[in-house]
Amino acid sequence: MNLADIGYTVFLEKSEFQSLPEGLQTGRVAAEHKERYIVLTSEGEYEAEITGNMRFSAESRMDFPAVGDWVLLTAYANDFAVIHKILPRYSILERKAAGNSSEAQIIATNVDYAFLIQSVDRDFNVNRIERYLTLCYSSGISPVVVLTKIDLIDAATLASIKCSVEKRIINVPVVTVSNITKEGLNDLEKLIEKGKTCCLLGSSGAGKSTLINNLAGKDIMRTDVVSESTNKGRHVTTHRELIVLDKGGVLIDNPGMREVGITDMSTGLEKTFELIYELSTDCKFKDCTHTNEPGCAVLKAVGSGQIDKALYKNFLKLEKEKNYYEMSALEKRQKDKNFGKMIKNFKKEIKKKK
Ligand SMILES: Nc1nc2c(ncn2[C@@H]2O[C@H](COP(=O)(O)OP(=O)(O)OP(=O)(O)O)[C@@H](O)[C@H]2O)c(=O)[nH]1
Ligand SMILES: [Zn+2]
Repeated sequence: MNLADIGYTVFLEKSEFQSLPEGLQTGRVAAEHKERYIVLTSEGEYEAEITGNMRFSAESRMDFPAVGDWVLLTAYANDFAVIHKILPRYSILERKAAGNSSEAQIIATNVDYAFLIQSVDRDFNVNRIERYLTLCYSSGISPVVVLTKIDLIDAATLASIKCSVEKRIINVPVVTVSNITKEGLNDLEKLIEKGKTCCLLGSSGAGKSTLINNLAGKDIMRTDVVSESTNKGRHVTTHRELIVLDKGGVLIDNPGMREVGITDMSTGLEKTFELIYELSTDCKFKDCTHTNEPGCAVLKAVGSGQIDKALYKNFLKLEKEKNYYEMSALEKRQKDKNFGKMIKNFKKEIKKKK
């Protein structure tokens, strides 16, 4: 496999080394399962683990390899390898981990485009598209809205759905496809470039796997289980999430994503809700929350219909989520700091006693 075909650029290596240290190979993480990784290199495919040192010095989940990462590894017999280092990521697609935690979780890295997949049947929901948009904009990834299952509705219904998307989401391409009749697939294919990585985002059942099979021209999803491994006596079955298309281009799938929580995504929200942010500079109070303040330019625009009511509501919801995340992250940092202090004092005490 040619690494350039799967998105490798000289920039990645030059940012770290003049030339690659002896014995090390470059590869891309295609799947992760319980700290076991499938890595693609020009030599082939490896099942890998990270070095003990990497695990020991990791401060958070961010320090572990994720799907899409470029890594340096040493290969051993039986297609087994050890990952020594993660090369700098040029983009990180992340979300708030499920539950109440204030930890961010990586969805994929080194992504160029994101296909925001949503079916036009009863699951259709513009709020969710805005949520995904915020994720994309926060990490500098170009979004494309992909509406699937258009074979289930008539032309008039599709036109009105497209209209409702375009009313709220501006400057983002909208592609409509059917995985059954294959209508619109060509338009999507045109957007996939050699050497570029495209991540598919969307709720369960939106048609991501079917779409990937269509784009790949073969049945690879869900059936493509990595063979069982007997390395160190452990058995792993992992679904490859990173798929290399024959005609170039890389797709990353995310199975079973139910919740996509917002983290500290100020830039993402600003871009998703650009009009609201623009108008807010005219609010009377600088710290206006745009909920009940007099002289609020945003509320005025909602009243006059300049801002869509549903858009405004979703804006408030996502803002609240972001603020909540920031607050709990701050609390966590404070707790960590206190814990650090405690350890320090403890060490001092021990020294004194010696
Ligand atoms: N009518 C119609 N059905 C579709 C289309 N695309 C997918 N489906 C069906 O919708 C169901 C869900 O599709 P999947 O491709 O498994 O959805 P997914 O997004 O991968 O779901 P997860 O694997 O749970 O994340 C399957 O039964 C598909 O056959 C489409 O364009 N039209
Ligand atoms: Zn306001």
